[in-house]
Amino acid sequence: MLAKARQSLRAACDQLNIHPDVYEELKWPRETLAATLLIRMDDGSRRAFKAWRCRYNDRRGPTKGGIRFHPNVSLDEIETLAFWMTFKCAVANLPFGGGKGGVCVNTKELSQTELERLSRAYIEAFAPFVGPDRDILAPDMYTNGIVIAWMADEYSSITGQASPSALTGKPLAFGGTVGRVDATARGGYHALRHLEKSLEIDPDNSKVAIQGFGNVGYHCAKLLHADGYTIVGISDSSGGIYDEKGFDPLAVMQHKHETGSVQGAKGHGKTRNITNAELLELDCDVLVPAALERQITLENCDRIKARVILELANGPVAPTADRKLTEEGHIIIPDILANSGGVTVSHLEWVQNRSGYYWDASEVADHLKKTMERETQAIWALHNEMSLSMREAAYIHGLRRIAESVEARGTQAYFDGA
Ligand SMILES: NC(=O)c1ccc[n+]([C@@H]2O[C@H](COP(=O)([O-])OP(=O)(O)OC[C@H]3O[C@@H](n4cnc5c(N)ncnc54)[C@H](O)[C@@H]3O)[C@@H](O)[C@H]2O)c1
Repeated sequence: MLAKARQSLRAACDQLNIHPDVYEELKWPRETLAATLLIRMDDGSRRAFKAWRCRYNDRRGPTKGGIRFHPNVSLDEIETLAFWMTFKCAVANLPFGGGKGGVCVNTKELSQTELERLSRAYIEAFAPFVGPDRDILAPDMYTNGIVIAWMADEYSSITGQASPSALTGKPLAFGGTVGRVDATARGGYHALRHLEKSLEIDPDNSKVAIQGFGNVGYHCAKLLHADGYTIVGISDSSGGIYDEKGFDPLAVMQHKHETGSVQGAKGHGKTRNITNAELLELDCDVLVPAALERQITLENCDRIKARVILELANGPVAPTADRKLTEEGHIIIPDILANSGGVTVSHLEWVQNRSGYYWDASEVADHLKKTMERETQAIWALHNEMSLSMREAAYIHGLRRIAESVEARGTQAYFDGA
C-alpha cells in the first residue's frame, strides 16, 4: 500500500512542480519502531503480540495518529496509515505531522484485564517515542476511550508527571474534550452537507448504506438519519442488514448491544440480512465505508451503484478502483478530508490540555464545522479548477502546505544561492 501511495505522491509532485526535496522527504517514514509485547494472560500463560509505531513526517509539527488493535495489522498498513495522516493533518491545516501505531491482536479473544495489560505494555514499549511535542497517540479501530485512558495513565506513571496532551481521545474526566466521540462522523457529515447543493443531493430522497457500525459508522448513521436521509443498509464484521424503508440507527445499535451483531435488527419495512459484499453494492445514493481499507477494489467496483462515496474509513477504495469509479462519474469524498474531523477535534483536546482551559460543546462544534466547510470548499474549488478528482485535489491541497514547511527550511535552490 505504501508503494502505491508513494506513486501517487510522485505524480502529484511532478504535476505541481513541487521541489524534489519534498518528495525525497516524504517517500519514506521518518522512523518506525517495532516491538513484541509480552503479556501474562489470565490463565497464567504468556502471549506475544507484534506492535509498531510509525512517525511518518513531522515537518508541520509533532506526529499525530491513532493506534489500531486488529489481527491483520502489518508494518505496511501502519506506515501507509501514517503517510495518510501526514496529509490529513495538512488538509485540516493542523500543526501536526502524521503517525500511526498498531498491534496485531484480536481483541475479542482478550478479557478486559488482558486488554488493559496489552494497552499498558504498548506504552511501556513506545514511551520514548511518544510525547506532547513528539508523537501524540489517539484511538483507532478497536481502541476506545478506556484503552486510551489506560495508556495515558501508563504514560504518566513512566514520565512521573501528568502529561494528558500525549494522548487524545481520552474520557472527559481524564482531560478529554467534549465533542470528540462523534467528531469523525460529524466532520464527514459537514463535508457531505457542504456539498449537497453542488452534488444535487436531496436528503429527503436519498438512500444511504453504511459499512461498519462502530464509533464512526453509528454516529454517521445517526446524523444523516436526523437530517432526513434514509439509511437502507448497515453492516458490521458479522454481516449486514437491508431495508428499503430504512432503519432507525438507535434501534439497530440497541440490537447490536443486546446480540453482538446488527443482523436480526428490524427496520421500517421488510428487513433482510445481507453480506458485507452485498452492502457495498446496494442501490443507494451515498455509500459510507466506515470499517476497513481496500473494501472497494477492481473486483467489485463495477457493481457499486452509489453516486457519492463518503470515505469515513481510511483507504476503503483501492487506487485502481478509485480511478475507474472516478472516470465513471462517481464522486468520492476522500478519507483525508472526509474523516479529518476526528483529528481536528483531537487537536482541540491537545490545545485544551496544554492551556488547562476547557471549551464548551458549542465552541468545539463551531470550530469543527468551520474547519470542515473551509477545507471542503477549498478542495471542491481545486477539483473544479484543475479538473481533478476530489482525492487528487485533497492531496494537492495538503501537499502544498507540507511543501511550504519543507521549503521554509531551505531547498537546493536556496543553497545554490538562486
Ligand atoms: N474513530 C475515529 O475517530 C477515526 C478517525 C479517522 C478514521 N477512522 C477510521 O474509521 C474506520 C472505523 O473506525 P471506528 O473508530 O468506527 O472503529 P470501531 O472499532 O469503533 O468500529 C469498526 C466497525 O467496523 C466493523 N467491521 C470490522 N470488520 C468489518 C468488515 N470486514 N466488514 C464490515 N464491517 C466491519 C466492526 O464490526 C465495527 O462495527 C477505520 O477505518 C478507522 O481507521 C476512525
